[in-house]
Amino acid sequence: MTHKPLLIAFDGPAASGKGTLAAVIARDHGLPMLDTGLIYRAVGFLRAQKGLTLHDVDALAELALTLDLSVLDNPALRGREAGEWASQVAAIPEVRAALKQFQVDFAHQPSGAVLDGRDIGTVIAPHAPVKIFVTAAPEVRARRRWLQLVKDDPALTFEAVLDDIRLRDERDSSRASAPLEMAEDAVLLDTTDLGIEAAIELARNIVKDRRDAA
Ligand SMILES: Nc1ncnc2c1ncn2[C@@H]1O[C@H](COP(=O)(O)OP(=O)(O)OP(=O)(O)O)[C@@H](O)[C@H]1O
Ligand SMILES: Nc1ccn([C@@H]2O[C@H](COP(=O)(O)O)[C@@H](O)[C@H]2O)c(=O)n1
Repeated sequence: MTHKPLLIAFDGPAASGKGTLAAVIARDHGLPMLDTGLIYRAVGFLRAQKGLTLHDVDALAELALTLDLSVLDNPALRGREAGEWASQVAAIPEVRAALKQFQVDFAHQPSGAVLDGRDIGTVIAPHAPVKIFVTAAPEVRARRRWLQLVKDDPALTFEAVLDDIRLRDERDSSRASAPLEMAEDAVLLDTTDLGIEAAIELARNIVKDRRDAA
């Protein structure tokens, strides 16, 4: 069977495992992948570095519009604070608007693409034939994130990470602009009781089914 270029959207809350799944699926199909959370993390990180407030909307939009993608390699973007800063700037419509075109262009490359984030299936690539909404219980996600972060910060408690996750879930889901929500035509993949390998197998099956149906 011949297929059209494959565009796959992964969305879901923090630490649900969407990035892990997106990377495997991208590798399976030889597709470029974009972790869109990283670009919001970069804008949030630069905001803090430059001492801008969340009210400096024009400056933040300009920062987003002129974002130098080489900053995405900075390991500090993966840290706890950067996640919180990202979620704050992500609630600003002007910042989202400034980052949109780059993501849309990435999604529409002739090769196809895999993107993961919060609004890929709803806003960036609403016509994607394959949309997977990855979720898990907050306590399970917090444990996964804590296991990642505690290596570099042994004093970090599970409870602090759970508080972060809950705050971010609430802010991301309740913002007016492109809130975190499952697209109507997305497939739900709840990884609460799934290990990584089991989740990968389910994601592969969803991609195959959706692709064949498209
Ligand atoms: N099904 C799973 N079972 C156990 N651990 C998992 C599972 N899926 C992912 N993980 C682990 O949980 C952590 C977070 O996963 P990942 O980075 O893929 O989540 P994410 O949803 O992309 O997070 P973020 O929104 O912050 O980018 C990683 O350490 C990953 O190895
Ligand atoms: N498409 C997206 C991606 C991310 N965000 C915001 O960035 C924060 C960090 O994202 P991670 O995936 O790295 O955890 C996230 O909490 C969102 O606020 C977004 O709004 N849209």
